[in-house]
Amino acid sequence: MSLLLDVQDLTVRFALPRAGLFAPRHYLEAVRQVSFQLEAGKALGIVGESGSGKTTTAMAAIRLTESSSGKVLFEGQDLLTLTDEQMRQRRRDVQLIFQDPYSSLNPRARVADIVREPMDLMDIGTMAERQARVVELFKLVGLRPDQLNLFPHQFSGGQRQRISIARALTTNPRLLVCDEPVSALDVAIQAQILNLLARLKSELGLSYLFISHDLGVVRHVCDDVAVMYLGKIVEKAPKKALFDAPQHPYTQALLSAAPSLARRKSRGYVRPLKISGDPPSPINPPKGCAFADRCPKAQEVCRLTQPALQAVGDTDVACHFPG
Ligand SMILES: Nc1ncnc2c1ncn2[C@@H]1O[C@H](COP(=O)(O)OP(=O)(O)OP(=O)(O)O)[C@@H](O)[C@H]1O
Repeated sequence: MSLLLDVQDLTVRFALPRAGLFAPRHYLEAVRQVSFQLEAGKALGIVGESGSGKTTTAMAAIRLTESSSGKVLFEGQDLLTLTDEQMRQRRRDVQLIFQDPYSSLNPRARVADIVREPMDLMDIGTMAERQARVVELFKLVGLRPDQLNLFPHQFSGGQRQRISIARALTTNPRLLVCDEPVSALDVAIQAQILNLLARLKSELGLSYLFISHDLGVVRHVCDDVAVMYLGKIVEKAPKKALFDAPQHPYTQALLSAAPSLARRKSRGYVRPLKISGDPPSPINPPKGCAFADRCPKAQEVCRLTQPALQAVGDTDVACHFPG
């Protein structure tokens, strides 16, 4: 397996508007020293509560959000040091699928033009080649070529997400960033789109950075999972290790909030933890573990010292008392 993406110590700080002309400038740390690796042909799920920094991490990793520090090696080349022109060349290797297929497609354009647009913008192939590719991709994602002259509103939500996927594939990307790609869809349709993404991954050798707040969805598509809390990865593991033996109390709480039937029946099943309260503010993150105030295991050391990621079997976990 070859390494596609190697993100090292990525940090994103947003400058907040000043309260007054002479007021001090405050920063919000949306992503704090995040590191992860993604192998070619694999899918990494990024999960966590709203505001934990999932989207900002993925956007910074493909340089659509400016990062404050860190490295993003894409096939060994640091994206953060590329010139705009070099980055433009790289753009075709990375595409995005968004949550809402209703608003991400231009309502006034025919879907053939919508799907073809990335090739037009990047000047890929002749017009005849682009049109042939659109037909090919339309079939690949399970749509009929006779629908190509319709407008987005003439399709269902699931079909619109198929159109977004076809559009994303036009440039032959190696990495797809999927930001909550099925959250806006009915459950039955969600399964169809997840199956399509899983099939495309194996047929085309695609890699996914897959953002979701829904562990069930991540379980369906991903090989590895990173759990984020207040801008940091608190646990990172192969899917099986994460679901079978979560090490961080936050991951345990997330999983117990939505246990599968098999997990309920398993011998090691413990009563669901309830996560009370809210995460701390990302404007002044706490000195120690950000989860300490909500953690049933927290002790003094947790409030004083930030736990570093440490290996427990196949899992990396940032907790003073893992397991
Ligand atoms: N442009 C911005 N300026 C200031 N703060 C921002 C900006 N974008 C995001 N944030 C803040 O950064 C933090 C992380 O946001 P982000 O959208 O990455 O989280 P998320 O886990 O993807 O959440 P959600 O699931 O709600 O999309 C949040 O506190 C958010 O308010």
